[in-house]
Amino acid sequence: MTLDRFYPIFDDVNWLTRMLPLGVRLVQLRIKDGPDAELRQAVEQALALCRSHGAVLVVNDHWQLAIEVGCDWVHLGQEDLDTADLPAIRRAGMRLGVSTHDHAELDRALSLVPDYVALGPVYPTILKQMRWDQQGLERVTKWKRLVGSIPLVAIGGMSVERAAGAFAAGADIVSAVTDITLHADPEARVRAWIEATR
Ligand SMILES: Cc1ncc(COP(=O)(O)OP(=O)(O)O)c(N)n1
Ligand SMILES: Cc1nc(C(=O)O)sc1CCOP(=O)(O)O
Ligand SMILES: [Mg+2]
Repeated sequence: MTLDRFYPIFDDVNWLTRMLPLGVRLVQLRIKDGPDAELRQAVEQALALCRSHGAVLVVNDHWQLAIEVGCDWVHLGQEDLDTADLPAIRRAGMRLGVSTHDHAELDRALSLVPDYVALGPVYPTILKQMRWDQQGLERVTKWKRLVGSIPLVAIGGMSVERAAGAFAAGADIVSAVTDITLHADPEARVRAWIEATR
């Protein structure tokens, strides 16, 4: 399966309702907290929306819920990996994306034979506090050499304007949050992303 090169991340299903009709084909639902029932409802709605638009849904963190709901993809960071039941994820037939920020994390990720590897933050991000400085485009190139044919996702401070540089450096996919969600016209921004990445 070839993943789309544009990979937006949203924290609410309403964003998916707005953006999927524009042609988004790969999207992550990243809800960091909230009541279990609301979370389940959000994942169920997101999956139904993505399937009706022919898009791939990646569920962040909540691997158990993703299995229960019948999702196809989950994204896990290094701390998530400490507690995730990877055999159960694989038995469920789910695909796995893994975050990496340094060589030790990349070695661990590669040992799991992930379906994509994410590297970040390529540029400074305002979404969350991180203990890593910006990785830079040279690091993207280094990562691509190390991951080989596994799709490489560039994340962190990415924008429409920065996407071409990340692709040229070796990223296969570019992921973004605030470049869209904080934009004055998020729909126009997503259209610009799609134009820049297809
Ligand atoms: C595509 C992508 N890359 C990285 C992350 C970050 O995952 P993680 O390190 O587990 O942090 P949280 O997003 O869970 O706060 C991601 N979600 N997606
Ligand atoms: C969720 C996330 N993970 C990162 C990592 O480096 O693992 S950077 C990041 C935030 C991305 O948001 P924005 O596009 O607004 O910078
Ligand atoms: Mg996580």
